[in-house]
Amino acid sequence: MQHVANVTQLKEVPKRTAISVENLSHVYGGNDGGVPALEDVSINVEEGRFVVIVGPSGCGKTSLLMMLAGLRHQTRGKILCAGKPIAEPDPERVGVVFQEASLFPWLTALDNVEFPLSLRGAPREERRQRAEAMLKLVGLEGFGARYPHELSGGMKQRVSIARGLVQDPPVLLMDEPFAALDEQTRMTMGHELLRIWSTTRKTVVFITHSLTEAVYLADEVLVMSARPGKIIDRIEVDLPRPRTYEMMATDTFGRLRDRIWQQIRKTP
Ligand SMILES: Nc1ncnc2c1ncn2[C@@H]1O[C@H](COP(=O)(O)OP(=O)(O)OP(=O)(O)O)[C@@H](O)[C@H]1O
Repeated sequence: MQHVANVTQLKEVPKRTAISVENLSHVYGGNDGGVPALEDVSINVEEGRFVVIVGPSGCGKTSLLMMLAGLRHQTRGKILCAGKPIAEPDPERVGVVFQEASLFPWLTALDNVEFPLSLRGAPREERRQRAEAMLKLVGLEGFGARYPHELSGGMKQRVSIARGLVQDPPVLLMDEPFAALDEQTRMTMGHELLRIWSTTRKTVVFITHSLTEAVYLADEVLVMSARPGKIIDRIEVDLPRPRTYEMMATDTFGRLRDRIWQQIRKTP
């Protein structure tokens, strides 16, 4: 009986909130006659969740992500990451991966990954070990001495993910990281990202325009309306993990993708 009670208690332990956004609004160029980009956005992301944000072009997805990263200031509202406000970039709390790999062309892959640790003044040996471990994690062991121009688009994005993870932040924000890749590479990278995520158990917030990618990756999809962006739907993706390519052909997958599309096309 005691045993059963303990199991019940364990199940009821609430998950901790990794990111909390409360009534966030943003107007570019000031409140008077400016461009309202976000309106009253509230989000709660539990630790370890993979949350995908979709919405029509220009609805404010990147603006929201930049605010979560502390790279842009909101007009109104509150953002907490692990219970503390985000006011400026903090790569130890939040890693960011952008659409373009934005690697330094004059640095090798290893040096690019090491770069955030150098900024922090970490000892050379620690930097090297950590960066090598990250390159291994993203499947680029043995490529550390290559320069960005010697790498394919998918490999550059892997380096970029390794760099986003090198300080071991609990949260990883990804803004259309695979949009510039061809479809096959994109599918492989999505699968690879899930492998990395299942190893590291980071909280991920991922922006995409691809509804298939959204359903394939997400625990939960947040749908935004046209500008000013609001959250108009939250869709729980209850497909089992690990995800497989075959799931894309199932009715459940199709229904989820269709529901997201119906929400997006409703927005003016
Ligand atoms: N620095 C800025 N100054 C003024 N307006 C801006 C600025 N950055 C973005 N905007 C406007 O804010 C709105 C939201 O832009 P944002 O880039 O966040 O949208 P998005 O959903 O990421 O777009 P996309 O899907 O096309 O990448 C757009 O109308 C855009 O023109």
